[in-house]
Amino acid sequence: MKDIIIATKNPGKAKEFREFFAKYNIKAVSLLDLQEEVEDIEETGSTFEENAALKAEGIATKFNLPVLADDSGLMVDALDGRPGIFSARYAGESKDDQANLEKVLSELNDTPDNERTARFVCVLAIAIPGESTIYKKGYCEGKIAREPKGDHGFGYDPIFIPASFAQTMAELTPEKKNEISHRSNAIAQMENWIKEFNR
Ligand SMILES: O=P(O)(O)OP(=O)(O)OP(=O)(O)OC[C@H]1O[C@@H](n2cnc3c(O)ncnc32)[C@H](O)[C@@H]1O
Ligand SMILES: [Mg+2]
Repeated sequence: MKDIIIATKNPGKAKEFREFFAKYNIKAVSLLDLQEEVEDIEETGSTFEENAALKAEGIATKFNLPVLADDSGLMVDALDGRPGIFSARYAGESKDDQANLEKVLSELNDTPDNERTARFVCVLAIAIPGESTIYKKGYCEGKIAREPKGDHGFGYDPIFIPASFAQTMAELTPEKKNEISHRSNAIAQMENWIKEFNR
């Protein structure tokens, strides 16, 4: 079984990548699984692509190995696309999922149901030492609920109702989320790359 390094410290993402890659018989190793403490990479870019590349290329250079990074977030139409690239720190540096989703809910207090449309975005960057970085982008369309529900998933899942569902993403089973999510969408576009990697 081959290993791939995922340049993330988010345990929710790490779990989803483990599940996706297990199907290809690849072990997804996150920065949380390494013995040594890896310094945080500052996400100073102004797009998901730039931030994903900063993470993937930073870690690929450090280990001289292929590395996959994920930069993702929630874009709410009524908030002009916020929290967007600032999703992880929307309510402050502590990266508190509960505080972040409560901030979105309170900003949408006066927004009627038909104007609560939103989408999750996931950009994957694959950095291979000496090669140019590859990008894949996935979306998941939906709308913002009135209150948080469900305990699966992570981040904004308890307030995000995917299109054609009545429950929030956090009420769906992890298997169901992995069928429809922005992340699975982006990974599906990586299939050819994964097959090459696995050779
Ligand atoms: O940078 P890394 O170490 O990967 O971890 P992070 O949590 O900081 O990740 P991002 O910078 O990409 O920020 C993405 C934020 O968007 C949210 N998010 C991304 N994917 C999500 C998902 O599948 N479900 C719910 N929220 C999600 C979540 O709150 C994340 O903290
Ligand atoms: Mg981050």
